[in-house]
Amino acid sequence: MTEPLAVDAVGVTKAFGSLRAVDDITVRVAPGEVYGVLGPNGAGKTTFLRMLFGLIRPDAGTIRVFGRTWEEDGAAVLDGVAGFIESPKFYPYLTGRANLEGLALLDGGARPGRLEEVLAIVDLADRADDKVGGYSYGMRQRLGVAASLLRDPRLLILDEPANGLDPAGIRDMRALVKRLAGSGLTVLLSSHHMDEVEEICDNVTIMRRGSVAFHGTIADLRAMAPDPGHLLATTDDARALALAADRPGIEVERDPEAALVVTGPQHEVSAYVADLVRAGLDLRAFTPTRTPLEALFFMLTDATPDLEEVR
Ligand SMILES: Nc1ncnc2c1ncn2[C@@H]1O[C@H](COP(=O)(O)OP(=O)(O)OP(=O)(O)O)[C@@H](O)[C@H]1O
Repeated sequence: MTEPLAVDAVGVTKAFGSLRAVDDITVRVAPGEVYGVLGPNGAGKTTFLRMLFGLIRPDAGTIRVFGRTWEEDGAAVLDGVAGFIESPKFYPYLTGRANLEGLALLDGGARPGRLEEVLAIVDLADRADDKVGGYSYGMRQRLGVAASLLRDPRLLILDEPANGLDPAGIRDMRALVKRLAGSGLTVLLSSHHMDEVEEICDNVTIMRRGSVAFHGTIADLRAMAPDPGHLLATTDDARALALAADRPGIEVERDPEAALVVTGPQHEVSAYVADLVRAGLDLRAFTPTRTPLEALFFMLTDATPDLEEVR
């Protein structure tokens, strides 16, 4: 018998009043894969994950988790499933270890040695006896993952695990998810940042106002991505703009903040930069605006990027 899909959600819809927070989405996650549900704020990611956990019920569609449904199997649907919605909560005046011990107790106990194992997996073994109140936000997120791992899940569901983390925290979380995936765990995570998922996910669903805007592999997504863009500032931007007329393969536009934005295939952009140097212009800035995948994400979701964020 073939192993059932970790998640087989078909035609799932959930409305709050007249708002269709999740509108007829289908998400299928194979065992062992890392799957990303992406979308800007309000796209419906959390609502979808809450339905997987049975916290709310869909108005239409079916959700199977390892072949089980809420209708047929009740809470047994969650056997082998763990994770968190939004940020995990802990007692700040207790140590990381004491928090985990308490949670394990509430959950019927963890197998011997599991607590030490999960602390090591999330890289908190040497901080386990410090109070959680002194943990960074990233450490709390990792402790949340440790708490989820106590039950030896087969499927881990994480709602925006990297949200609010600084770049080092994001890197640590990404490395952790990679380690978990390497151990054979199925991971379903949500995010509103392309760069958080592009290195770790096998497949992604991009949501836009409740619906699916894209579904497929990261490679499929890359194939659709536009050319990279660069911010350019020179000693004579007007001249730089005029010189662009000789390079039809690229587009050069004025940016509202006085610099120029150059878009086009990398080799054409390099050739244009060489033209500028030959013409005696000095480059004052030449920086990527956003990665092609991020640009595609904004196009697909109609989200307006925070310009400070992408620079
Ligand atoms: N319980 C609720 N009652 C009414 N509206 C809700 C409820 N839960 C979510 N919504 C609305 O549904 C839409 C989708 O919200 P959801 O939290 O699922 O989005 P999200 O993609 O997870 O966004 P975020 O990244 O901001 O968490 C939003 O417009 C939200 O205001």
